[in-house]
Amino acid sequence: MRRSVERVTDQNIRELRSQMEEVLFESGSITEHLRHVARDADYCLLLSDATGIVVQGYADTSASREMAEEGLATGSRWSESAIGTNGIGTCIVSRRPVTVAGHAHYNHTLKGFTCTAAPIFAPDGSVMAVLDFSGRSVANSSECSFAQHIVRQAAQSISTALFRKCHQNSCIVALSREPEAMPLALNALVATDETGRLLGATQDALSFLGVAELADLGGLHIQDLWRIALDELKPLSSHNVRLSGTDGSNFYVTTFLPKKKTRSSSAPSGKAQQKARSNFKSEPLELDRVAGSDPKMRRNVELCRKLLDRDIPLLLLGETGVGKDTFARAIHLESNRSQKPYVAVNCAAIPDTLLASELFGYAPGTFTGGLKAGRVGKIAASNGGTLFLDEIGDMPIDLQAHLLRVLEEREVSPLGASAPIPVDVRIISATHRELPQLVEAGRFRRDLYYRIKGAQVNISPLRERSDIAELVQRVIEDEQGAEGAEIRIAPEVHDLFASYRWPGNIRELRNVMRWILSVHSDPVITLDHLPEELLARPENPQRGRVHLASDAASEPPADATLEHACERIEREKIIDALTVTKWCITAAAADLGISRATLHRKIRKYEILSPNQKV
Ligand SMILES: Nc1ncnc2c1ncn2[C@@H]1O[C@H](COP(=O)(O)OP(=O)(O)OP(=O)(O)O)[C@@H](O)[C@H]1O
Repeated sequence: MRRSVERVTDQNIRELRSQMEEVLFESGSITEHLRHVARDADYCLLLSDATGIVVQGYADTSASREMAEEGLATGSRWSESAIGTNGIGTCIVSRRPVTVAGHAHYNHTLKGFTCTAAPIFAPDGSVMAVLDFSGRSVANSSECSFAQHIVRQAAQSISTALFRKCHQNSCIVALSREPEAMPLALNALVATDETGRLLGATQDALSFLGVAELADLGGLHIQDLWRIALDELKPLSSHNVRLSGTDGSNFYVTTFLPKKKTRSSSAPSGKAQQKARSNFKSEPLELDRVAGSDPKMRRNVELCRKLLDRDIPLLLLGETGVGKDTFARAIHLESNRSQKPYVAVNCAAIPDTLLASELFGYAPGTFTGGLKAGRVGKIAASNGGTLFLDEIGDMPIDLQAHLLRVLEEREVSPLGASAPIPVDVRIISATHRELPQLVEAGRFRRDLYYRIKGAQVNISPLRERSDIAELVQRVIEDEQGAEGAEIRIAPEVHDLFASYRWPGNIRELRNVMRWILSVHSDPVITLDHLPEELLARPENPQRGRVHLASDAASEPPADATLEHACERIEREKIIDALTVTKWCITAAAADLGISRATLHRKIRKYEILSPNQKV
């Protein structure tokens, strides 16, 4: 198979580099060191993003520059889908270090190369970059294993540095099999809050604990793992405390306490630091913080609190990015199951063929190529706690029958197992789809629909929330961390936020704020700081929209019903208030006795145009 290596544009590279500023920053001194090694061996050193595009390539000898010209260079695209089996692309898919030598490359034009690549993990366990050492094909296996060793170590150190930075305000527990002279150099790290609740773990720590993925530790405490409270591990003098695992083997832990939190008054600290957070899930919020002060969301919280410890399945409905997972997590944290696992499964993100084994698990020896010891499914893993089934509308129909049995009989049958396992799980499901329509179309089982919908909670889209300003503030604090400077939002930005449609909801808001904080360091955010797309969107009536107030389409329908009559009167009142106050939103809102956000929503709803928007 011959296909030349694709190259993305310089503009793309710049954008990718700016998105990867944190990895580039953290990997700086390590790649500098590797560069010397690469130069001595006539190798190219490449750093790619999570999709396989090289954002930084080093070729420091004439031999390696030749290879760069053949494709091993900044901007080249090495995803498996683009070029078949290769070092970087295969490493991304397999999530582990790989060497692809000579003819093992799918693309014949690459058969002259040997490429060794290792993944750099984000603190949430996703692959965020790949480090690759590529040279001319060699027969010498010791050269290969040297390259493997050095690339793996480097990628691991960068992942650990990112993890430490992300969890700089948490307790870090370092794990080792032997008492370590330098626990700071360890890569097996677990982060906890001050009560010992697990917040994250590096890939090495997951292997150390024999756990497949971070989600499997969700909701657990240190005490659940080792029957010892964090307080007993806390003092700095407690280096190399010896503990015993459940299998009786000894290991050693050293605990590092977080730095004291301070609030700096200077401009935002390092952009790189803000970027780091962009890849991490934020810490769980309690229900009150999730709901903010929005009245509908507050009513949702009241309802959920009444049902908190009742065995009633909840169905959360809402557009993408409104915070369904965040809400479900908050319910779990407030319930009497909070000490037990919270396990989230996105039914749309897992291929249908894998979803059954993911949910129900499988018995030892069920699949060729499966784990020898079998696999505990997510349902059993959430025993005692909460199982969040996101995008349940996308669950294949045959699995729906299986899930229904779990709900009705409270036991799960792993694939290939002879006996079911009893489970006690609270199910919270979520979807952005219209389940009744799917039921009518025969794509969702009616009986399952009624089973999961013990109570239904509609999570409001962001454009309908009255507390956008509060959310903005929370997101800023989240993104900046404790060290962040005070940031103010100009009133016109609040106005624009209140009138924007936010199709991606809080996720989009978070991305917008992340972008602003990464690119600008001014203490006040004004319209000039906003991304162009936000200002130019047609949904945003503050700019660029050409529309006549007298346009028939914008008129509410005739007063056929009381509701329509009220709407017409409301619209007129608003136009009057805006005219009298010369479109000063604050004054008009005060005159009308409503908040500015509500006024903006109504202006949008009734498509009322300011004088300078009319043609
Ligand atoms: N109340 C909130 N305050 C601050 N950030 C929030 C809040 N709710 C959600 N977020 C943030 O918004 C983003 C999307 O949240 P989440 O994943 O919970 O949404 P979702 O509705 O489950 O999305 P999807 O439908 O795509 O699965 C996350 O980054 C989350 O941290």
